[in-house]
Amino acid sequence: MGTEEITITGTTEGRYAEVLTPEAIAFVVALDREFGARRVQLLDRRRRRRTTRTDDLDFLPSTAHIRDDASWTVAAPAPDLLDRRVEITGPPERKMTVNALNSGAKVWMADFEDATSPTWENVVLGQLNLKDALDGRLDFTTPEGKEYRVNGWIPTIMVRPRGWHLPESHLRIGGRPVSASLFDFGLYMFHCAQRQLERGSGPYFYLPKLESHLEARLWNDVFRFAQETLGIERGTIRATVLIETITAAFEMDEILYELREHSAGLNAGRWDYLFSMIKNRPDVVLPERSQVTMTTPFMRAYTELLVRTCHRRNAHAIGGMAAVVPSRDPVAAKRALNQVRQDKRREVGDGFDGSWVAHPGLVDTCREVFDQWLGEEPHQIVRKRDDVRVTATELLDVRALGVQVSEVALRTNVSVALRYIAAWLGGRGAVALGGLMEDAATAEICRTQLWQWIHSATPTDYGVPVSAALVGRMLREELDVLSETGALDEDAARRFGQARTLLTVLLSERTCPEFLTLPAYLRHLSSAAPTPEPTQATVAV
Ligand SMILES: CC(=O)SCCNC(=O)CCNC(=O)[C@H](O)C(C)(C)COP(=O)(O)OP(=O)(O)OC[C@H]1O[C@@H](n2cnc3c(N)ncnc32)[C@H](O)[C@@H]1OP(=O)(O)O
Ligand SMILES: O=CC(=O)O
Ligand SMILES: [Mg+2]
Repeated sequence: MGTEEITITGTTEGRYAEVLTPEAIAFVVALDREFGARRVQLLDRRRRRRTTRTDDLDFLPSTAHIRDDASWTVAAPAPDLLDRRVEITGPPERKMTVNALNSGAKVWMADFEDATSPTWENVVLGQLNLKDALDGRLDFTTPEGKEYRVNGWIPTIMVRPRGWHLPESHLRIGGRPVSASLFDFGLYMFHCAQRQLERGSGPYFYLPKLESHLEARLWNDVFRFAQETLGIERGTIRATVLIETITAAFEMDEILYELREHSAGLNAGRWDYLFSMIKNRPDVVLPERSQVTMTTPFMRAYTELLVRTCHRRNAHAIGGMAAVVPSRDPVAAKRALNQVRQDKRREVGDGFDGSWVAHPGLVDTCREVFDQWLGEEPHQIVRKRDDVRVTATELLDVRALGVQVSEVALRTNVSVALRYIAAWLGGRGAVALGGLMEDAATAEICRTQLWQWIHSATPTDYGVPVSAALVGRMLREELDVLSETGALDEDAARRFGQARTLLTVLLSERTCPEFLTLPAYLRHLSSAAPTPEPTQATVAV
C-alpha cells in the first residue's frame, strides 16, 4: 500500500495546477486507497443483484427493524439548507456558474453527473470555477464584451459528484483509474470545504444513482474519513440522496438511516428513475416518454413514498426536474412556464419542500408556487403524510401501459439519443432540443427505450414492428438531414459518426447495457487529448 505510482494523464499546467496540487491529489488518492475496493465490490453486487434476481423486487426483510423503528430521525438541517424551495441545477461551466449564482434560487446544484460531459477540462475547470466562486474571482468578460459578474447574495452550493459506476481515467494509482465519485468529491472537499465553512456555509452534496443502502453506507464512511483527515467536525457534511433507481426506492428509509448524521433528505430524480425502471423491467414495454407522466400510478407511488419517508424522519423531500426550458418564442415560453407551474403545484401539494429547475428563467415560477403554499414557513416537514401507504406492487405497477409506438416517438428517441451523444462527446452534458432539457438521464431513457422496443419488436402505428434495421434507417436519415442542411462541420460530423456507431452497438447488445456514459467515456473521453496538449505527470504522494 502506498507505493504504487500515481500518474496523471491530462494537462496539469496553468490554472489546472491550482486544482491539481500535490496535496489535493494526495487526498483523492487516500480516499481511493481507503474506499476503492469497497466501491468495486458494491458495483459487483449491483451486477449480481440484477443478473441473479428471480423474484420481483420487494422491501428488504433484513432491514425491517430500521423501517419499523419510528424513533430515529436525521440530523437537523444546516441553517442554509432549511429553506430549499427552489433549486437550480447545471454544470459548473464558468458562464453558467455566474448565471446560476445570480439566478435568485435558494440552492445551486453544481452538477458533475447528468449535466456534465466528464472531459478532463470540464471536471478540473469545474472545480476551479467552484473555488473561484468562493474566492470572489469568477468575474469575466467575453471576447464580445459581455460582462459576467456575481451579484452580492449567492445561493447555497451543493455539488453532485459523478456516480459510483464511473472511473476517472486521467488519475491512476498503479495503472488503475480512481473512482470519479471520489475524484469529484475529494477535490471539492479539499479546496472548498474550509472556504464554505468560513463563509458560514458548509460542504454539501447531492449523491446520484445509488442502488442500495450499502452504497449510502460507503458514502457515509467516506464523509467520516474526509472530515477526520481534513480536521473538520464530524457531521458537518450534508448530503441529499437522489432516489433515482428502482432498487433504491425500496430502501429509502435505510438510505436515510445510513447517512443520518449527514443527511439532507432525498430528491425524486424522476428521469433516471424512469431509465432504471426500463432497464430493470425489460419485459414490460413502456410507451414514449411524454406519456409516462408523474401522475402515472407507479411514478406517483414513488414520489408519495418519498415524501412520507422523508417527513417521518424530519428530512427534506425535494422534487424533480420539469425538463422544459423557456423558448424565445413567447407562445412556447408561456406553455413551458405553465407546464412547470403545474408540475410544481403537484409537488408542493403532495408535500415536497422544494424543487428543481433547469434554467434561470424558471426560478420565479417555481418560487411563486412554493411561496404561495409555504408562506413564511421554510418547509412543510410537519406534514407527515401518514395517509400514504405504498406497496411493492404499486411501485412496480407498470403493467397497465401496454403500447404501440408512433413514428414520431420513434424518430424523437433516435434524434435525441444521437444528438445528445454527439454533444456529450463534444463536451456538452446538457442541451436544449425541441424545447426540452436533455441530459444524461433523459438521453438514457431514449436509448433504453429504443433498445426495449427493438428487442420486443413493439408494434408501431404504421404497421411494422420496431427493429434494428428500422432504427438504423432512421439514424441514417437523421444524419442525412443534418449534413444536407450544412449543420455539421468536420468536427461535428466526426462526433455524429462516433455517436451513431456507439448507439448502434448499444442497441445491438443482447442485454440492455447498464449505462451509455460508461462505454462512451472509456472509448472517447478517457484518453481524449485535452487542450492544451496532454502531459504525463508523475506525482509524488
Ligand atoms: C435529469 C437531471 O438530472 S436534471 C439536472 C441536470 N441537468 C441540468 O442541470 C441541465 C441544466 N440546464 C442547462 O444546462 C441549460 O438550461 C440547457 C443546456 C438545457 C439550455 O441552455 P441554453 O441553450 O444556454 O439556454 P438559453 O439560451 O435559454 O440560456 C439563456 C441564458 O441562461 C443561462 N442558463 C441556462 N440554463 C442555465 C442553468 N441551468 N444554470 C445557469 N445558467 C443557465 C445560459 O447560460 C444563457 O446565459 P447567457 O444569456 O448569459 O448567454
Ligand atoms: O438527476 C435527476 C434525474 O431526474 O435523473
Ligand atoms: Mg439523475
